[in-house]
Amino acid sequence: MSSFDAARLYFEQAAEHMGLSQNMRTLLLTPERELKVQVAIERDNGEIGTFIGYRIQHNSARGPMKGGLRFHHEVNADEVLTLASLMTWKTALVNIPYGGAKGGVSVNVRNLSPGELERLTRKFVDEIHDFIGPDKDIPAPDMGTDAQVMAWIMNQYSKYHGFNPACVTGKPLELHGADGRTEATGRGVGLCTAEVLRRKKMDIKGTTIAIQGFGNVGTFTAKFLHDQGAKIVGVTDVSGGVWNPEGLDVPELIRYAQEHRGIAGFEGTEPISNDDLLTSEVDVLIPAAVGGVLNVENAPHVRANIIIEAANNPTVPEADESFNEREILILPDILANAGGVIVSYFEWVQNRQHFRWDLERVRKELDRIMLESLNKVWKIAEEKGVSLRTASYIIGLGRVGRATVLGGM
Ligand SMILES: NC(=O)C1=CN([C@@H]2O[C@H](COP(=O)(O)OP(=O)(O)OC[C@H]3O[C@@H](n4cnc5c(N)ncnc54)[C@H](OP(=O)(O)O)[C@@H]3O)[C@@H](O)[C@H]2O)C=CC1
Ligand SMILES: O=C(O)CCC(=O)C(=O)O
Repeated sequence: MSSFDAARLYFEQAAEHMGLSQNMRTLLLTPERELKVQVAIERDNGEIGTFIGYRIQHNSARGPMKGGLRFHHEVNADEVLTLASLMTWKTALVNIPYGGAKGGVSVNVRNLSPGELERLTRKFVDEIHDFIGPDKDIPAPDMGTDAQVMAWIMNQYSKYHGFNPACVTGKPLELHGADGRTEATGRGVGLCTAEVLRRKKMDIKGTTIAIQGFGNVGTFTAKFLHDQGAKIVGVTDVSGGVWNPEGLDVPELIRYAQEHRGIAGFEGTEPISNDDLLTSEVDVLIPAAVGGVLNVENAPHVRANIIIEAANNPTVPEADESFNEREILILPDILANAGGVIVSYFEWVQNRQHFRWDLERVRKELDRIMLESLNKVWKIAEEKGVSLRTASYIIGLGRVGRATVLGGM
């Protein structure tokens, strides 16, 4: 089953509850535009490097399309379409005035020098600049991209269309970025985790947590939850991970990871593989890396009572079904990781108003939207007797569907 077919099942579960017509389902599932471009650069050794880039614009019924840009060797059209559709439901669920899009280049960034990475980014913008922009489609960071990459995007876009920082979000603070964007996704994940624990009457102090992925989202999630008194007992990155049943010293681990470009060998820990982390005995499991990691094989062995989907699309439908049957609570990606796009929205607003917010205001507004969204999802799930994922889709689909009908063709 393709990744989009799998994501489509989640869509269909909600559409069924809503009694959505077949024609409306087809319209909402069909992407508006799919770009596939050649991204050719000169390598440092003088050779040619040819890569494939994608930008898939899924739906603009509620506003300009919004979504991250992923640089990863597993990027392909099917995955980008899946992620673009998730952005449509996510922006609608948290009620920010956007549609959904996603982009990516199929490349292993670890094999690129900083100069090659910059040339690749600029070349990608050369290929797609006419299709993006502050009122069309606004890229942002995702796996393998960061504030520096967003700065190059803004600079390259400006060469064609004039200075306009609102054309991309997740930029460095010195270049019209927003205070709090870098931490935003992890903060939102942490906030949701704390709220779910509160609702489940579990004390966050001493709650054991395992996190897969220690990049932008994983580190800020770990930091937020560690600061609240949770015990982060295991984390992994692509090459494996570290485990300490007494709880990891997260600030030290972050410093270590920056210095060593990875977490392996962190003092006072046992090594743990990605597979073992996912089935470890913890209260809360937080996938914060690639998609599809919770699957038919490992789902029966997952021992956590709560799964918070920081990554996009980490759970395949069969695993989701098995978790629901076993009453394992899953907070879905389109809610749990929405903090990033919410603060991207604040950045875009600030860029358009030429008025900077301070960190306190960003955090306050982010926390408010995350908690209000979670509350609404929880209420719908209870009222309709559906999972938190289906409730999230019901809200997201409902908003996009109504905007489509009101706006007309
Ligand atoms: N950045 C954002 O604002 C948002 C991100 N997300 C989602 O969160 C997830 C993580 O994104 P982000 O933190 O930005 O990405 P980063 O590139 O910053 O970090 C990714 C992390 O995942 C690890 N990783 C990569 N491949 C694998 C693998 N096959 N198995 C286990 N670990 C792996 C990486 O390890 P290593 O460093 O060793 O390569 C790294 O620790 C993605 O699913 C993304 O779509 C969702 C919303 C917003
Ligand atoms: O910040 C954004 O605009 C998009 C973030 C993103 O790609 C995501 O939420 O998956």
